[in-house]
Amino acid sequence: MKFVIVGTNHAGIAAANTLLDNYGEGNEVVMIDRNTNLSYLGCGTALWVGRQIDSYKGLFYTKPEDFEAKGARISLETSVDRVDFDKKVVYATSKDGKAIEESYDKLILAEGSAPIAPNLPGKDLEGIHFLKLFQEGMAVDQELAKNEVKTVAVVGAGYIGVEIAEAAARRGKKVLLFDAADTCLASYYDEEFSSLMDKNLKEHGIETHYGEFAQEYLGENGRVCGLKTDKGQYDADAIINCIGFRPNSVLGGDHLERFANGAYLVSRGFQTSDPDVFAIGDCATNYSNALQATTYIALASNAVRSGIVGAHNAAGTAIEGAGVQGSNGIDIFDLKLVSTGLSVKAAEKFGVNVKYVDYEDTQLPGFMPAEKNATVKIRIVYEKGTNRIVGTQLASHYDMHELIHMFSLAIQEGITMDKLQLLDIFFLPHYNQPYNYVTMAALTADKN
Ligand SMILES: Cc1cc2nc3c(=O)[nH]c(=O)nc-3n(C[C@H](O)[C@H](O)[C@H](O)COP(=O)(O)OP(=O)(O)OC[C@H]3O[C@@H](n4cnc5c(N)ncnc54)[C@H](O)[C@@H]3O)c2cc1C
Ligand SMILES: NC(=O)c1ccc[n+]([C@@H]2O[C@H](COP(=O)([O-])OP(=O)(O)OC[C@H]3O[C@@H](n4cnc5c(N)ncnc54)[C@H](O)[C@@H]3O)[C@@H](O)[C@H]2O)c1
Repeated sequence: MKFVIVGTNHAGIAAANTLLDNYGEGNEVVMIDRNTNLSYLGCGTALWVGRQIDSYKGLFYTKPEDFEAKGARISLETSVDRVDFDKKVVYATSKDGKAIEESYDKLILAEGSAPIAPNLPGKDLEGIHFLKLFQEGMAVDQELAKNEVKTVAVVGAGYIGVEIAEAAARRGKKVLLFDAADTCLASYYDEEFSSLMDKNLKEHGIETHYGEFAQEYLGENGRVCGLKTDKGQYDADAIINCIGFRPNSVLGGDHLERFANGAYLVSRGFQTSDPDVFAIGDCATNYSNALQATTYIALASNAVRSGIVGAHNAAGTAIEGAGVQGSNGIDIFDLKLVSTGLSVKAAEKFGVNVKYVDYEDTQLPGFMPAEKNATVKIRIVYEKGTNRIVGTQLASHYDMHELIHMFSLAIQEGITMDKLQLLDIFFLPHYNQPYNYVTMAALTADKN
């Protein structure tokens, strides 16, 4: 069989490796991508722009030769222009303008996502940035290296916006952080948690502007010099837009069924409405175990797993994805927030009837050295009636992030609060308390 993979970043790479490692014998794998590089871990952009790591070099984890060594054909700087789904042919253009045709038996679309670009007056001014590709990270890094860039405006206080705001502050810039919502990280945390991050950002000199909508980029001699919102006008020497991604699901045209936001609608095996076409990563939907419904969550973690599952199914091994919880984490100026599943706000938005329990305690017993100890705040969200756990949020300066994986599994497996309250959690003063905050939250939760 001949497999053609369009898009060779995290999802496409996972699919290619799955095919080459398990079905390489007697099969052909063709990989196409329009970028000049592959496997760039965008999550590292803020780390190297903020000089928390000294180079971006380690942020690429593979290279074209690795796939050629396994027998694949890979073409970078090659853009797929269209797909003829009846003839099962992919049409592309190489970097030197050569027309390329690739027939396929099975097509895997890994077209990813693209930053949402506010179509505002002044959008073509110099000094306005997005943050998706490695090249865009480089451009922001060069911007922050300029002494004349003293004030940076970041539009969007989601994950990328908060991370790049920290990076710019670490580079000594004055940072204005804007968001339409009334807090940062509004899509992932309830107010009681996002407010901790807001306080942390302010304590590190970041000026937050919430409930403000960007209206115009202000410029002078072709270069951005400010931002106008519905609430005011602000000087800024550079602007970084981080207002979310939309699925990049162009090639499916009107042949493939879509989700509400345009992502390719796929089965639990990542098969599209065309049995010979699979879609994985940011261009496709996923299954939410918390919602028990189809959803869209653009994360590298989901991209990789969907690439593995989609490739097995494309090769004829019928397996279902485990579904996702949208587990995610962020670590800003040493404050750690992790979440999985639904916040109370998200549950209400999706019409899931929930209760929640909050608990706060130090990670370690009080007799342990204070510098090793810190308060942890936990919120467990569970469905009214069934007491099925549907979400958890944690915040602390203590590194408790691994705990969220347990809650991710609990949501995936439909674990209820009564199962959690007497769970065997070990006690060792180096790591936790005999009555730790998970047990205490579950014991004190109202389960009626
Ligand atoms: C700054 C930043 C930080 C992030 N941090 C995290 C994090 O900490 N944790 C996390 O889980 N996720 C994080 N993400 C999200 C994560 O990067 C994405 O979810 C992931 O990249 C999705 O992988 P993908 O392969 O589906 O899509 P993409 O990475 O978007 O790759 C799609 C590929 O398809 C190619 N392509 C598209 N159309 C065509 C075409 N017509 N012809 C040829 N090639 C095409 C593109 O060139 C691209 O290489 C971050 C993203 C950014 C931008
Ligand atoms: N640590 C991580 O897991 C991590 C890190 C970075 C990125 N990512 C993922 O990458 C993707 C993109 O991240 P992102 O930060 O761009 O998106 P996001 O959805 O996390 O945040 C976008 C933010 O922009 C705000 N916004 C939207 N329109 C606006 C407007 N017109 N004016 C002002 N604010 C506006 C939203 O309220 C939201 O807070 C997400 O799927 C995210 O989960 C994950």
